Amino acid sequence: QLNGIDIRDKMEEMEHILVDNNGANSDGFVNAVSPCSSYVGRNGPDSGEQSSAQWVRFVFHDSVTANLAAGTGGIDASLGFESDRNENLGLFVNDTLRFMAATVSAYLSMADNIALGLVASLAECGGTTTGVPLRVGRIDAEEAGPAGVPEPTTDLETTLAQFAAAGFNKSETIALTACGHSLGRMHYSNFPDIGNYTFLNKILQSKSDSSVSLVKWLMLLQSIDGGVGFDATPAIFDNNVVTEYLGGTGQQGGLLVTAGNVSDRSDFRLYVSDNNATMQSLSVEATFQSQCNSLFERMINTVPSAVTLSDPVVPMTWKGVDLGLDISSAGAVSIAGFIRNLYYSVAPPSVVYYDTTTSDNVTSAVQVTAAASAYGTSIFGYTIYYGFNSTIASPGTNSLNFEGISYPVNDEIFILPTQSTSSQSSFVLKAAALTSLTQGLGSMTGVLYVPERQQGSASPKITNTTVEMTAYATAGNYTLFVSGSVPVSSGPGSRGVVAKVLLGDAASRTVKSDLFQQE
Ligand code: HEM
Repeated sequence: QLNGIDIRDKMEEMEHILVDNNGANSDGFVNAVSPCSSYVGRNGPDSGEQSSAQWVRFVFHDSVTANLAAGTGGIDASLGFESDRNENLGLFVNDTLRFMAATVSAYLSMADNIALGLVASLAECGGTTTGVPLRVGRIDAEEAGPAGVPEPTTDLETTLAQFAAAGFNKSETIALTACGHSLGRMHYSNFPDIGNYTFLNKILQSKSDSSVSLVKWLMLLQSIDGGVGFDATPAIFDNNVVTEYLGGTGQQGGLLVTAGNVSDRSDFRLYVSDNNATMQSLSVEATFQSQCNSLFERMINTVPSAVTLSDPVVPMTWKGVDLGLDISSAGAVSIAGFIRNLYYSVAPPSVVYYDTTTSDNVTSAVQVTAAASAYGTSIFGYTIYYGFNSTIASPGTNSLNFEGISYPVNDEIFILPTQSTSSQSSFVLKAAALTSLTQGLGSMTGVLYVPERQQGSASPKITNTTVEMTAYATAGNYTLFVSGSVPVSSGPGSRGVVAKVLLGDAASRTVKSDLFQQE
C-alpha cells in the first residue's frame, strides 16, 4: 500500500507529458526537441549537440546491456551510474538525465522518461507521432549494470553477441543501428581520431595564419560545429543514412563507415555482414520507418523481468486534470480541478457538463464547468482547459463523470491540497477522513514520494518519507488531520512530490504537491 500508485495515474502522467507540449500545463518536455536540432544541455549552442539524438542514443546504451535470458537490464536508467565508462563517452548521459530530472516522480520513473524521450524525438524529427506505442511502469535501477555497449573498435562477433543477448538478431542489429544513426553526429571531442581531423589538426598547429582560417573553414564545412552527421540530414529522422551509404553519396553512411582506420568502421562491418541485404530493404523510406518503429518499440520495452508495463498510453480527447477534494468547516466536501479537451478538427465546446455518482448509484444533478480558461498546443492538436468546483454528496461519492469517462473519487479519506502547503524545503500535509474510520486508530500516516539527489547518478531517486499526522478538528462526518512541517532534503526539492495518506487499511488517492498552497 505504501508504494501503491495507481497504474491509471501513471498512464495519465505519461499522457500529460506527451500531449501538453506548449502553453497550459506544459512541462516543456517534447518542446525541448522542437525543432529536432535543438539542444537543451549545458554545453552551449555550438557544440554539435542535439538533444533528440542524445535521447535516442541513451535508449540504445541503456538497453543493449540487457540479458533477456537472465531477465536483467534493459531500460532502467542504470546508464546514469555508468556515464564515466569509456563505452558511454559523451555528454548525452548526463545532459539527458539533468533535463529529465524535472519530470521524474512517483508516477513516472527516469526509465519511463527515457522511453518517452525516444517517442518525443521521433515525433519532432519527422518520424512518427503514434507509431511507437508508449507504455509506463519501468523501474529505475539503483546501481550500475554490466558493461558491454559496442564501440567503434568492437569486433563484429562481439557486437552481434551483445545485441543477441538483448534480444536482437543480426538483421535487427543492422536495422537498429541504421535507425539510430539517422539522427545526430560523431563528435570531434569524443572521437578526435576518427575522421579526417588529425590531418587538419596538424595544419592548425602549424600556426600559419592563412592556413588556420582555411582549415577552420574546412572543418566547419564537414562538421556542423563540433560533430559530423552520419548522413546529410542529422536532424531529420529519415533513411538518408541508408541511401547515402548504398549510393556512396553525402556522408556515405558516416564516419563509422568511412573512418581512415579500418578498425573504427563498426557500421561498415555490420552493414556488409549480410551482404547489405538489410540495408537494401531499408532503402524504401516507408519500410525504414515501419522497421525502425517496431524495433524502437521493442528496445524501449526491454525491461527487467520483474517489471510489468502498462497498456499503451494514448492521447486522451477528454481528461480530468489536477483533481482534488476539499472540505468546509461544516463538513461539506467539494471536488475541483480541470477538464482538458484535446482537439484537432472538432471545435471544443464552450463549457463541459459533468456529474458525480455515489456507491449507491445515485447520480448528482448535472454540473457545468466554468468557461475555458487555459490553452495549449500539442503534437496531436490543441488543448483547452475548463475549471470546475462543486459540492458532492458525502460520504459516498465514488466517481466523477463527463463525456463518457469516469474518474474514481475517494471521499472517505482524502488529502486537502489547497489547505496543505509546500515550500522549497518543507511540506505541511492536511487531510480528512470519515470519523467512523478513525475508531481505535490514533493517528494518520502521511506519505510523501520525494525525488532526491542520489550518489553516482544525475537521475533523482524517489524516497518515501512518512510522517505522523494528528487530529486537530472535526468537520461534519469527518476528522481533520495535520502533519508537522516535513523537511525535504536538497535536490529537485518540492518539484515532482506526490502525496497520499493512510489510516488503518484505508488509503487516499495520490495528489501532486503542485496543487498545494505554495509558500
Ligand atoms: C554497433 C553498434 C553501434 C556503435 C558501435 C555505435 C557507435 C556510435 C558512436 C561512436 C557515436 C558517436 C558518439 C559521439 O561522438 O557523441 C554514435 C552516435 C549515435 N548513435 Fe550509435 N552506435 C551503434 C548503434 C546505435 C544504435 C542501435 C542506436 C539507436 C538505436 C544508436 C544511436 C546513436 C545516435 C542517435 C547517435 C548520435 C548521438 C549524438 O548526436 O549525440 N547507435 N554511435
